[in-house]
Amino acid sequence: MGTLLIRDGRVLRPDMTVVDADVLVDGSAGEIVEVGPDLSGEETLDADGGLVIPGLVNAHTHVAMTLLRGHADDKPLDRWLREDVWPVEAALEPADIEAGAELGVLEMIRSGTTTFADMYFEIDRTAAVVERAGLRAVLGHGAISAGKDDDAARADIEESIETARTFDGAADGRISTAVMPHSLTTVTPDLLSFAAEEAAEAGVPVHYHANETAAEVDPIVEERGRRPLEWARDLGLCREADFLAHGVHLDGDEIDLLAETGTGVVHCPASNMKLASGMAPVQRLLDAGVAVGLGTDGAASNNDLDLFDELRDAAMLGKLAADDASAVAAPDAVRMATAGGAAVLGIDAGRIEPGAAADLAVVDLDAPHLTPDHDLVSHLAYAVRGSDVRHTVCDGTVLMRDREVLPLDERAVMARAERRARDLLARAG
Ligand SMILES: CSC[C@H]1O[C@@H](n2cnc3c(O)ncnc32)[C@H](O)[C@@H]1O
Ligand SMILES: [Zn+2]
Repeated sequence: MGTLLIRDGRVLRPDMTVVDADVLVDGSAGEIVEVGPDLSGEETLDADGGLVIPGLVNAHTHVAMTLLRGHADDKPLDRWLREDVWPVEAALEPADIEAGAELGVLEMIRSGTTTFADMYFEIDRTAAVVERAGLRAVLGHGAISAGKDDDAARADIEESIETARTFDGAADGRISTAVMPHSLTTVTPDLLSFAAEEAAEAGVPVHYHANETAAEVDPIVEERGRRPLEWARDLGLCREADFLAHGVHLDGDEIDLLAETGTGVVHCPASNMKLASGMAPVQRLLDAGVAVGLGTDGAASNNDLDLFDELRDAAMLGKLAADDASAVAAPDAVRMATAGGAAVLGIDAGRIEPGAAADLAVVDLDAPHLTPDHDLVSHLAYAVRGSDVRHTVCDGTVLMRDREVLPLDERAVMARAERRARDLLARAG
């Protein structure tokens, strides 16, 4: 692979300023080589009238849940999982996961996301999709003890550990992994400790849901006499590079703990609103120096995988949570969707400068809802939609050119997902 020139665009720099420039990419190394005027390269992408931004980072999802989109709406987390989601997931077949992951990956490429972190089942299927679609991903088998006997629960955590060891570095290094116990309340304490020890031994992080709802936090406080994250730290979790999803119900000591331990938080505003889980204290997390990224969560609690929606929701909800219109300002929201998410996942991406991963999206600015162009960072936070993305590039390879997704047959992916989703629901009864 030779060089790729992204030509004649405006470029978002890491300090959130915008400059007229070309971006030159080394396709073999998958790296940005130069940002500046009048560059030349072998293959070109036209960014005229567009804004070149780092590829977005969806730092928490369950990508194959696209098959459950619109199946389970308008319930709080616990009832949503127990009454609607888990009964259907019990009927999932490996080919469903592959079809759902392909659909989700297609949607993410079309909306400028180049990296996602995924907790789900049958990770070999999701890894195969990532391999052929060309994105970057942090993958993990989600393990749950609830509803299982001791042996089955242990085997599930062991599968999570084995999966993390097997797939770390796959797809030419585009896949990294984490051990992923589902949550602090659905996995037994001894297995949470075991997961933490084994992840440290394997050199991978631990990722789990935490402090998502008050109904999940209160019993831990009552039974353990400590806040959930203090208890989690005592179990060996909350180590440097570990990352948790949600962190909605946090007190000041837990925010300090996250900052001190280097534990990242993935904020999922749409999911938190839809399940009425609450409002995460995002500005307080940022002020404390916690690494914060954004996630869509699964498509059944969102209901799409367009990270631009998350960007806008994070900026809006952050103000409501802080009761302060200056909270989670546009540059902070954009940072969370790019460099923040990359930092949470331990990936050297999310910024456009020489040496960084060539993970990029070009946003078409020639649209009524993006006119006038007073402030392009404001547009990214409040006005751009995923459908405004013209090109998507990951690891130096063009995944979408002029809205045509190159590695996937869009019609076939949608038809397969439609069929598998219908059959899945029929099987689940
Ligand atoms: C064990 S694989 C992941 C597991 O998590 C479920 N899930 C989806 N969204 C959420 C959420 O917001 N909180 C907790 N668990 C969630 C998903 O359906 C899988 O069962
Ligand atoms: Zn989740």
